[in-house]
Amino acid sequence: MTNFEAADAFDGKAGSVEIVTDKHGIDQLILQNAKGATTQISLYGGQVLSWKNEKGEELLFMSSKATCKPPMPVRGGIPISFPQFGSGGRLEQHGFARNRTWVIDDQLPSPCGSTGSKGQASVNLLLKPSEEDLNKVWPNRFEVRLRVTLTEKGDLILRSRVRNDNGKPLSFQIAFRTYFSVSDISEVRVEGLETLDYLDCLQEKRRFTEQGDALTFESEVDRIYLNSSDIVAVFDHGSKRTFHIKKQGLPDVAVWNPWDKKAKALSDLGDDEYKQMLCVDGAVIEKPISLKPGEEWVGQLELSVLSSC
Ligand SMILES: O=P(O)(O)OC[C@H]1O[C@@H](O)[C@H](O)[C@@H](O)[C@@H]1O
Repeated sequence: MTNFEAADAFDGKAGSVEIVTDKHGIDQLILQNAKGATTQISLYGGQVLSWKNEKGEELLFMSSKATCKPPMPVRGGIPISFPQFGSGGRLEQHGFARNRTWVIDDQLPSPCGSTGSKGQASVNLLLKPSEEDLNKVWPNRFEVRLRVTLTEKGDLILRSRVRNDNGKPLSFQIAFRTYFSVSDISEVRVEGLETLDYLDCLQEKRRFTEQGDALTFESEVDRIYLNSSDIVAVFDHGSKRTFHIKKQGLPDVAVWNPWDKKAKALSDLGDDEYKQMLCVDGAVIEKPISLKPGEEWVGQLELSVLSSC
């Protein structure tokens, strides 16, 4: 792309950003770092759809039945729940940001590509409410900015800023719902949630305290862990891979696997595909963010992967 900046050269190579259009006419951005790792982001939902390491191995789950066509949200990758998490409020489940079309944020100096960084690639996206959203869905003016960076090491960073453009306070929840690709959910454990309180969404959000040393999976799990430390790890023994989730400004961690019955009930998930996915969110859920007019909130999710556990 000639009209976008490429990242600075690293060992003679540079990161790159390419724009392609999917079969529904929606633009997607493909970021590649100097070592050949890639990530693919759709303007539909501002959603990361794919994250591959330099060997070309996919690290995120995408359902074989995912519909990437509006108005359905996309089952896989990293959908963003905003301004509502789950079905607790008056908006549609998980809010509307995941089924709106975002734009490339050209107000920033380098909307695609990145300067001052070695061998990495970034893109800046923006979501603002349409007049129809303001009138019919949610009467609040806001800007959500999302910067997705694929670092020279192949880490994936999602940095988000939400600004209140209302003349009144703005309150919202937000979650980066990361569908990790795992070899077999029964072989997965999550660490970093020990001793935390959680709300169990399978039991009317009753509050419990995690008793185990690690969270393992043998049936449906749908929980919101509260006030976690800023690092959570997902160990996948089958693939000998460990995902590290480092987060800032995102105190809660929602963990979801639908297991067999619920998977069968979801039209956009294959019956057995629940075995290959685990959804772990960095989120603000229990205590929604409240911004005064003109104020801004910043949160960041940083994902990295180690190849043995
Ligand atoms: O199917 P969705 O809207 O992407 O949500 C996935 C799951 O997200 C969880 O947070 C909800 O508690 C579940 O009820 C829901 O099934």
